[in-house]
Amino acid sequence: MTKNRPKKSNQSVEMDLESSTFSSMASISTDFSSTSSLPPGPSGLPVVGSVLEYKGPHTTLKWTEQYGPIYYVRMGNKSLVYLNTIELVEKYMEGRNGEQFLDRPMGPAAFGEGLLFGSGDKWKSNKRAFMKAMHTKTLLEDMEGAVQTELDIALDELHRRAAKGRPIKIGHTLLPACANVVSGFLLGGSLPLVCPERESLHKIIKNLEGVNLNSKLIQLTIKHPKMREPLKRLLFKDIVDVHGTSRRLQRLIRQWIRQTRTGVIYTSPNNPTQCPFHFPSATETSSSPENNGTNGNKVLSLSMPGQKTTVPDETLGNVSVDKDQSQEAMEETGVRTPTPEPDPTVKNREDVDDSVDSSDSQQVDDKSSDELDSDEDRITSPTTPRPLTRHFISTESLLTVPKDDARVEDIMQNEAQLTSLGFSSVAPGEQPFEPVEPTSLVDTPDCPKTPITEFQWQFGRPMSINESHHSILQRILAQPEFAGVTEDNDQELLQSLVDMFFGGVTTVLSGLEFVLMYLSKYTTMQMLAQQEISRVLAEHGDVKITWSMREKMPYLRACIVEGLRLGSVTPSSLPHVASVDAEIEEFIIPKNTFVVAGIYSMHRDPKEYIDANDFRPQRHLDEDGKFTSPRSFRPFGVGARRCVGETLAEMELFIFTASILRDFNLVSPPGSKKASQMETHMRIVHRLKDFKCLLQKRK
Ligand code: HEM
Repeated sequence: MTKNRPKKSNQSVEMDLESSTFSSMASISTDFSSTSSLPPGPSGLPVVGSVLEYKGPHTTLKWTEQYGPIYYVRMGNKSLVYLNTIELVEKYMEGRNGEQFLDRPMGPAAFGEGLLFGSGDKWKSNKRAFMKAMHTKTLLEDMEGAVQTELDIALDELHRRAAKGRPIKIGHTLLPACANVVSGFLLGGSLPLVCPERESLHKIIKNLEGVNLNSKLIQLTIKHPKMREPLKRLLFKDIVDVHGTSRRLQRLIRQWIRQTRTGVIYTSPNNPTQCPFHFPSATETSSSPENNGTNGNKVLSLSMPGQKTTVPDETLGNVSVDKDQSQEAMEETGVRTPTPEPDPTVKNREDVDDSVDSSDSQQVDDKSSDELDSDEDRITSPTTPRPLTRHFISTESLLTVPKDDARVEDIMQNEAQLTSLGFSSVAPGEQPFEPVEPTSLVDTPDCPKTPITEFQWQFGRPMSINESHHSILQRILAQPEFAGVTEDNDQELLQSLVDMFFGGVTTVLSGLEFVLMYLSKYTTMQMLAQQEISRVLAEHGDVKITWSMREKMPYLRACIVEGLRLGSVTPSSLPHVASVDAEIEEFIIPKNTFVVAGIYSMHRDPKEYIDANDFRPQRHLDEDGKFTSPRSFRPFGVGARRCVGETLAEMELFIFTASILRDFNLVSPPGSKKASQMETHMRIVHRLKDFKCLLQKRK
């Protein structure tokens, strides 16, 4: 057999953009000359392969039905092998066999080897560092703090929009919520409603949401960024600047890294509640049962030009920083004067619902759409910024959340698997997955020798961010894997953090939309879920949905899983690149082949699910009504490349869905399509095309 194995650049095969979606990200010029050792599959046309035949995830299901559980397909110059049953996926993509298929091609617009697209030792080191950083005893509480905070904000807006009595796109409200959950989780504190960072993040995420990686225009302009402007003018069309959007996200993250390292926060001199992150004052700090006021927070308030900047510091006392220095830092970090109070005369979100076009080329970019952005953001924010403390759950209530250590272990992939991958569970001088105390810090020009331990991010008021009071970002930066990382060599770190947003926002949003869509169409099931929610809340004598309640809501969980199963937000795993010549069943899989788990086909496998295309939550309940996790359910991918945000995503899906159902009846607008006829399309992930519903406030 002739094998043409192109060398990977940067240890990775560069991803061709033609099919570079989350579902079909694959490109390689491996020449499978027609030998009998290749799996069967569509023959396709010369040069283009099966590109023209591919119409979305249902095409892959059709191929599975036609060619069987393993098929080979050529898309342009790309060759893919799909594994479409849980047996094959478990056998070849997980455990020891899975180690042959751990690499990835480089992603579109990726600038470094991060979590999503890294390969080899770099990826292992990154993933290990991230997992260690997240492995805190209070991980679930940290996550819940971020989720509950954004839920409150989103619900406020949904109530306001629902009051108009018109069908709305719930996704418009949930998108910023999903993005801010990720930032809140990383930073250990939520961005205030009115602040430049929230505004920036919103713009960035709106751009990412609009990216259709299947669009030829997008592919072309990712490859040749200079062609974007001429093409825009020629076609009178906005084309998302993917590189520019990624750069803006990088700038924002770099700013957070700098702030995390130095403890510097930026406040508006007029309104301290508008600072990007709220740090407790000495008195607030001392009121925390957690730290008895001994936690010497370093609070540097960067003032406006012409003013002196004060740095209260326990060890240094109050020091003044030259205004130029603060100004420079502000310019460098992109921090601007906080947004003024929202203008109450601005048009309502409902007015833009229909005008916001989610077409491929929609772009919110700095120059062309500042107006749209500011309108959108003002619309998102209530007229009066709510007091920060309202957002947060109390330390006391957090402490009552049962710790689910087994689950934590589970999401960290089990230790045996990690060890088998060369993630030594006990590194010299270090306990496996024990919280790492950040004792030393990289010297940064911003703030030489500032120990990270001198400050902590806060969720509005002191809370148990984790047992050692460090944000996840602090803990990431403190991992030995990132020792010595500066802005000159932070590509992998930065890319990994960008990946948390790239992988963790539209995925959850789309999952929520699918679940809510199905429930809006199947009203009896919606009612059953609502009854369950009401019963559990009554038992708890509470109105707040918490993660700890999920065990008591098996029916709701079944609805969520069923929505995710049918929606298949990621219709296939990302490509797992064969690092050696491998064998799968009787077939030879040449080195550098992309092996993908056919999640869409697995989720509709008739051997696993009776009437697989129907929405039937009951299928996930046993005879006693207990929730049972379906075997062939892998929305988060497989093996050691499995999603790092699985638990966060599950928590968001549970808390958001339950809270929305608690407050509203979801009503499908008259004349709208049946669930099975709802159109979907590929963006970064598989999305519903036009999901609107009426929210009727429940008594
Ligand atoms: C419903 C929500 C989500 C779905 C369906 C989902 C799905 C996936 C899938 C299918 C993969 C590829 C796994 C593979 O190739 O086998 C993946 C990887 C990844 N996801 Fe998620 N994800 C979700 C939420 C999140 C969240 C909330 C985050 C982070 C905040 C996140 C971060 C990542 C990262 C960093 C990777 C790369 C892991 C690696 O390659 O080692 N995801 N996800």
